[in-house]
Amino acid sequence: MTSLPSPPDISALQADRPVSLFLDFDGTLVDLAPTPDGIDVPDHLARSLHALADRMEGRLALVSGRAISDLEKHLGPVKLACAGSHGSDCRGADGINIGKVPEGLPPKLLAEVAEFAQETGFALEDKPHGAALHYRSDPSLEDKGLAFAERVAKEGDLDIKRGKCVIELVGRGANKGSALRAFMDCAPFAGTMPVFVGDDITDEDGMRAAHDMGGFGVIVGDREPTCAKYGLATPAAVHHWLGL
Ligand SMILES: O=P(O)(O)OC[C@H]1O[C@H](O[C@H]2O[C@H](CO)[C@@H](O)[C@H](O)[C@H]2O)[C@H](O)[C@@H](O)[C@@H]1O
Repeated sequence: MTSLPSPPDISALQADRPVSLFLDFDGTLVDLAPTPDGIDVPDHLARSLHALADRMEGRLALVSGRAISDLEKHLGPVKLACAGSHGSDCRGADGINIGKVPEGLPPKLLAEVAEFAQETGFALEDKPHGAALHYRSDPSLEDKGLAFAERVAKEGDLDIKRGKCVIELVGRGANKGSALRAFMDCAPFAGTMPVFVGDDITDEDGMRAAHDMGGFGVIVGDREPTCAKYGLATPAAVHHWLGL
């Protein structure tokens, strides 16, 4: 359970200046599950997020490690600002890309990751802009996966993203902080106070960027250390706070 206080109501926060909301997905809007496709997405979630975005006059973005196509597989078509693939694929609510469109990993490298996963027992998540090695079913695999990922990342000039029981290989440079900054340069986000809500280590980049731009982070769950100012215990508490 987080020891940080709960965030004030959005309406109270907006008394001084409009707020922009940046929301992580897994562990923040939906509970974690044993597998990436095993998540239970409430039927109303997409509808509620669009309604909230309307109330925020468009100042709401999903910022996920998942690809946008994967988010839409679970939520249905999304007319919200979105940053997928750990911030490397940013789109406005109109679906138009902000910044460059990311590339996939080279097929030879993907084949090497797939072979490693098969030999060692990791569950491979083949993503459009990366590859994720999941070890939720066997946490003892972590060190082996990290050593492999460090070697491959060096050879392929890639970044490693750590998460809850997952090690991901992705293209260089992007993170959730750079995604937040890219949105904050554009309407309708520019000039507002950014609030980033997330549960995992990759979300700290978003929370730090929000803090540096005059806003703050909200950590979901009890992960430490965190640069968040406020905390909420569970995705259910996030839904309650946001009126989803
Ligand atoms: O940035 P997020 O929206 O939080 O996405 C991060 C990763 O989430 C998914 O993996 C995590 O959630 C799975 C479902 O609950 C869980 O089985 C896994 O152990 C978690 O690491 C997703 O599969 C990844 O692609 C995302 O990068």
